[in-house]
Amino acid sequence: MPRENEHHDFGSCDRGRCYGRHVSGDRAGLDGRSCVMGVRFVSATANEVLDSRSRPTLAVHLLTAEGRGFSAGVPSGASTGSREAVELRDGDDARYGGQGVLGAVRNVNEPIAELLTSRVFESLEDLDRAMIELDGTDDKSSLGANAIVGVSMAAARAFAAADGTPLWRFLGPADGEPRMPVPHFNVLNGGVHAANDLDFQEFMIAPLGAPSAAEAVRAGSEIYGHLKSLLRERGHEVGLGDEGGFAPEIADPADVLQLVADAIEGAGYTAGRDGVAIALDPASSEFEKDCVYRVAGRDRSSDEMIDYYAELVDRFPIWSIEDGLSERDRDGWRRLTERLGERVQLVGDDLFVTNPAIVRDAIADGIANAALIKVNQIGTVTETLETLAVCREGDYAAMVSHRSGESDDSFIADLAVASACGQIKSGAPARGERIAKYNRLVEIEALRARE
Ligand SMILES: C=C(OP(=O)(O)O)C(=O)O
Ligand SMILES: [Mg+2]
Repeated sequence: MPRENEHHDFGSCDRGRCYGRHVSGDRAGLDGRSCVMGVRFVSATANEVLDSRSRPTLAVHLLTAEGRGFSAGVPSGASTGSREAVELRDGDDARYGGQGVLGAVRNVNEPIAELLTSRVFESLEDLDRAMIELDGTDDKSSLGANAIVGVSMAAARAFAAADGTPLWRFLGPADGEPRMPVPHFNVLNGGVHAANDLDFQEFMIAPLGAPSAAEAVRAGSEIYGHLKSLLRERGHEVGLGDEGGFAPEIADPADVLQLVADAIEGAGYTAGRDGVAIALDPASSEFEKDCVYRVAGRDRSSDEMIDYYAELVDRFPIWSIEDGLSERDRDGWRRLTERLGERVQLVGDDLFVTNPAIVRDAIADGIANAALIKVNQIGTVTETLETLAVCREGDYAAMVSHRSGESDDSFIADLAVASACGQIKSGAPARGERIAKYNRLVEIEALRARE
């Protein structure tokens, strides 16, 4: 499978510090500094706040015995996989049309807070396993994945701080080396993320050839700006979708691809793997029924969709396709992987839901060649790191991802750097909740350069 992103380490640095998931004595002494023996939390609280779509989500706050506070904002998807960990919503029509999260907030403030303050936790894994046990279900539907993941993310920050290690290093494997990821900017939105008639959900630009994260962000911004001018010139609207990409009324994915390729070239970049390539997330589970896919008013079978992707890959500088086929079309996925797996990255999102066991099965089955990594799909940071490890061991690529509903939390930028997976997607290079992640990447790059 293609691994263009492997060439795009925007610089690496590892001073052999005591880092990783376990904040315990067994990692002590790599640089002559001992690690703390655990973290004692004195409080865990959550509030109901709004996400980028104006829907309720949770902000979580933890306080340690040393008086240090750690927070996290919980993301939320719209095109969700059926096997994702369950996001708890109140289901009470009087508030936010039943979409409130006061139940999940209560679960943080009461049972989870009681657990967290009951003892010292040796490691993030120790704490995450304890929450999973307290929840007691396979899909985290009792306490809510939204409650658990917020605590897990904030706790990861607490363990990293206790260890004196930046999050972008702490979340990496014990023997790993951080690496800057290539940002994938979603510049044109469709599907359930936009009010237009475009069936494909995401058209991303990936500056694979950029020499640094800062230069990649610059390319993303310049191309985004050029795309806006092109849309205006060609008589389209420039309203935005949920992830900050433009959402014009263009139904044919090939027309959009041409427009994006023109924007890349028009902004002065080379369209292709040496410069700025294109990545697609059709999110096809949303337009598939009984393995029939309806795109721009035309029905296609799985095999016809595979032919269609092959034709698009021939015509345009596409390097990655996510959820090209539906989560219900496993046989189709096998054929898609056989046909295109050597030419492009094939990413499973709805198909894998960041679940280590599901990804392990797919690797054994030869389905797809990469996994999308969304922390709230599985519900704890520990399990997310396990999925990343499964990908590494199985030689599958991985792309760390935001959700379409976001907060300004930049956790995933640190996760992408620490995991060394080489790829991140966080929407358009615009809007606060999206650029929080890209700006954090640039900040991490600068911090590493100063080390
Ligand atoms: C980011 C995505 O969208 P959502 O968060 O709606 O699942 C995606 O499908 O990759
Ligand atoms: Mg997706």
